[in-house]
Amino acid sequence: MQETVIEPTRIKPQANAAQEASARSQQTIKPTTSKDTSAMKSNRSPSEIAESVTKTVGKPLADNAKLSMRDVCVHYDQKQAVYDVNLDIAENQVVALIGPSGCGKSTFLRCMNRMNDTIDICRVSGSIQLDGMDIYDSKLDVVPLRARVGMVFQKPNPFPKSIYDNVAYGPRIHGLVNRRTDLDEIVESSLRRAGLWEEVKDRLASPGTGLSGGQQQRLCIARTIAVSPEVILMDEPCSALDPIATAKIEELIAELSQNFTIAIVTHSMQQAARVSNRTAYFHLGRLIEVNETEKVFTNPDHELTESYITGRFG
Ligand SMILES: Nc1ncnc2c1ncn2[C@@H]1O[C@H](COP(=O)(O)OP(=O)(O)OP(=O)(O)O)[C@@H](O)[C@H]1O
Repeated sequence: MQETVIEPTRIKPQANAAQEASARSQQTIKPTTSKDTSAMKSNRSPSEIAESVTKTVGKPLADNAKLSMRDVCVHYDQKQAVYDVNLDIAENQVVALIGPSGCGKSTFLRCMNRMNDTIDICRVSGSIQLDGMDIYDSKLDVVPLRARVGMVFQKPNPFPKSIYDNVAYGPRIHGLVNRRTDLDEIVESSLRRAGLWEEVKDRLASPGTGLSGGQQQRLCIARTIAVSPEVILMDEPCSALDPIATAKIEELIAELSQNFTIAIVTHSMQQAARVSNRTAYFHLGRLIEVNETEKVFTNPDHELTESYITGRFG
């Protein structure tokens, strides 16, 4: 019988986020378990167990929720991909969404800034509030919403423009600046916050697509933060990157979490453990468990979570 030990998970950065993140990036998960779930206590299959979860078992954080989601269901045509998910994300918190492939993590993430609107067959129901505002209100303009809730995708996707223009794009289209000097300032500060300034300051006119994969992803993060979002959604932001570029993005997430609320989808449990305060485990479209990251990885409440983090399936 094994024992679950996952070495120290993310503690909210207080003093030096970069140092802490760097220390965390050295940490590893040691998946072992003290609970016997090998026979799935109830003798039911994982899918039967997941289907029996009708409501989230997580604790709401209604007092300071930045994003508050209630009874969220998502269908693609007739097929349901997300079932009655309830989740609160507190301000300046990093929440990791984990779970086996196809369990609805990305679909749920995309609900948070209405990116699913771009998929014709996709229907979202339930309630999603940003600071108490219903983001699915039919009168709401999604363009400013997506500035408030920015998104970084799996594959870096810089525009076919210069490094400068990639970052300046958002402030320009949202009319955030009138003077070139103000725009220069935003471009520089965004690139600095994305940890890219020193590497690109002498070639701002070069194409963004000419950067390495890791640099391109940091450029995309700079582009996202240039419009001063409140929430950043990250959909497997490191899956196309090598370990060094991944470590840089993880350090960046720790820095960014001091000013932004972050939801990140990741397939890497080590990454979830390193970067997040809370972890939400999804299975077959259901949110099975959401809790402090350390608890999820050391003493999960649900047998499905434990089976997943100890590698029994996934
Ligand atoms: N555009 C789409 N059209 C139809 N079905 C979709 C679409 N996108 C996702 N789905 C389906 O919705 C379900 C959830 O998919 P989703 O991509 O959200 O899961 P995921 O947990 O993010 O998976 P992965 O970890 O593999 O990225 C899957 O069954 C998937 O096939």
